[in-house]
Amino acid sequence: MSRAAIVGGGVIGGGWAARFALMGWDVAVFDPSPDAREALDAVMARARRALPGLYDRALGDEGRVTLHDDMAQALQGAEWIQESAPEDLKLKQGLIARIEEHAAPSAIIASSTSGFRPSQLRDGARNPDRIVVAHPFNPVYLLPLVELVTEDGPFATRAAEILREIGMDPLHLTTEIDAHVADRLLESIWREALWLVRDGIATTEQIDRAITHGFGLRWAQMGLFETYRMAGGTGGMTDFLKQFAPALAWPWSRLTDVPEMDDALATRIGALSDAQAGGRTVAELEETRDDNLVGILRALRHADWGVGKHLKEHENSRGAPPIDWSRPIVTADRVVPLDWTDFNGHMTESRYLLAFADATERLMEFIGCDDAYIAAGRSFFTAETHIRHVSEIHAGHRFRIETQALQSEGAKLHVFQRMLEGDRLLATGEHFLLHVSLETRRPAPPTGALASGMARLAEGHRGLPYPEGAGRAVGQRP
Ligand SMILES: NC(=O)C1=CN([C@@H]2O[C@H](COP(=O)(O)OP(=O)(O)OC[C@H]3O[C@@H](n4cnc5c(N)ncnc54)[C@H](O)[C@@H]3O)[C@@H](O)[C@H]2O)C=CC1
Ligand SMILES: C[N+](C)(C)CC(=O)CC(=O)[O-]
Repeated sequence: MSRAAIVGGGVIGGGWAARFALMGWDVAVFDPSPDAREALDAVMARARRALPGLYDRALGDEGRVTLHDDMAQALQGAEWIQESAPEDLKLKQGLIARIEEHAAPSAIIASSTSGFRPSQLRDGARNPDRIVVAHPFNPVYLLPLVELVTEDGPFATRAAEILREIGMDPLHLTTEIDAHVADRLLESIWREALWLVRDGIATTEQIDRAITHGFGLRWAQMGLFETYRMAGGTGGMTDFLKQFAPALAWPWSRLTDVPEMDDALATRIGALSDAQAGGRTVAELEETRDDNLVGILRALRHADWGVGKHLKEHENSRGAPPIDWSRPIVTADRVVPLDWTDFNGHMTESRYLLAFADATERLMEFIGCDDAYIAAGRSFFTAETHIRHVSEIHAGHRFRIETQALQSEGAKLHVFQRMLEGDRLLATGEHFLLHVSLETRRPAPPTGALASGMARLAEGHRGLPYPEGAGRAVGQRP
């Protein structure tokens, strides 16, 4: 079992702990604060609620998370050490010096610092090469981006591998700069926003709306440059620059100045922000944020785009169990995502069809009807579906689908699927699919690998008992 240590278990350290643990790593957290246990448990609970549902496959066993008040004990056996103490250079340098004393020689020492450069953190270090910046984004357990700031070399390669293993997307920067890249961008907009409040031009709510109802939506799926390329019309970036370059000389920004955060400004921002929160606690806001992020990330996953593509690639890199063709095939093993529940607090009706349809697609892939086969002009269309809802399931709960072929011959694929939580039957789905030519949109015989895949499935399932509940219709008399 791989092992990580986290030094400082607050908002960010807790997020790292949760991500490592949910990806199967044992995690030891060192934090001297008496409140550390409560804070860590709260982040773990939030992460357990949100992260597993991003994936269409179960993440597997969670690692063990332990909390320590002795640093040496926490660092024992750790291959990754994430320093996540408050943003104070002297404190971080002192901690890193202590970490170096106890860490295994091959361990990577990463800092979550939002703005310090690796050379500042390495000051006086014995083995500076292994000290890197790994700057994440809050909530660390949901957002994949991490700025990895360090020179090329074996530690950088290993660090990027580990970050990818836990589902992060390392943006490797070999040139160091205060506040790295992403925080530079954030800081510029943050400083501009502070001016707008200070000068009485906009409230905190208005500024946030300017982001969330407009360009914030764009930025989740395409960045600044790709977005502006389209803003240039068919002439692309060249035309965009022609039109908007003169504006750079106009007073459209106050970035060269920084407003002084005096008591009056701090109090005003505090009051506006309180009014904007409308009485919702930070924990309530965090829950809403996580629900929304899961929805957005899953939408991008469905579109196979940007960060959604990254999620899928991470899922695929984790491998899949081998298929036993002599039994009903496990075509889904996953948890109910947050956005699959309804006003009754359980998985909503339409998602059963989605889950069964996804499972059928997995079966199609297993037997040879994969992307390449479909691109060549043949596929399956579903002709009939019957779903029985047997018992309920809630968000975050793990379920699997077992798919049995009742017929797999010629153009006909007739399957019966059982959805289970452990041994408890949740639902059954029966589906009749026809293999078609995508050119004529009419039934056609399967070819090549799919023809043999269907035969293999038919052969494997021939001797299985006819499943209870198959062939049923809605039997209620009018
Ligand atoms: N909060 C944010 O949005 C982000 C913060 N960061 C960076 O992450 C780091 C941590 O920030 P947060 O988690 O927000 O702070 P935080 O205040 O929530 O957590 C810091 C934790 O460090 C602990 N701590 C204090 N002194 C310590 C010591 N000597 N040894 C071990 N633990 C100690 C505290 O008890 C606390 O639990 C900072 O460098 C920050 O710049 C990075 C990305 C985003
Ligand atoms: C405000 N901040 C500098 C701590 C922000 C970050 O470092 C990244 C984030 O999560 O916004």
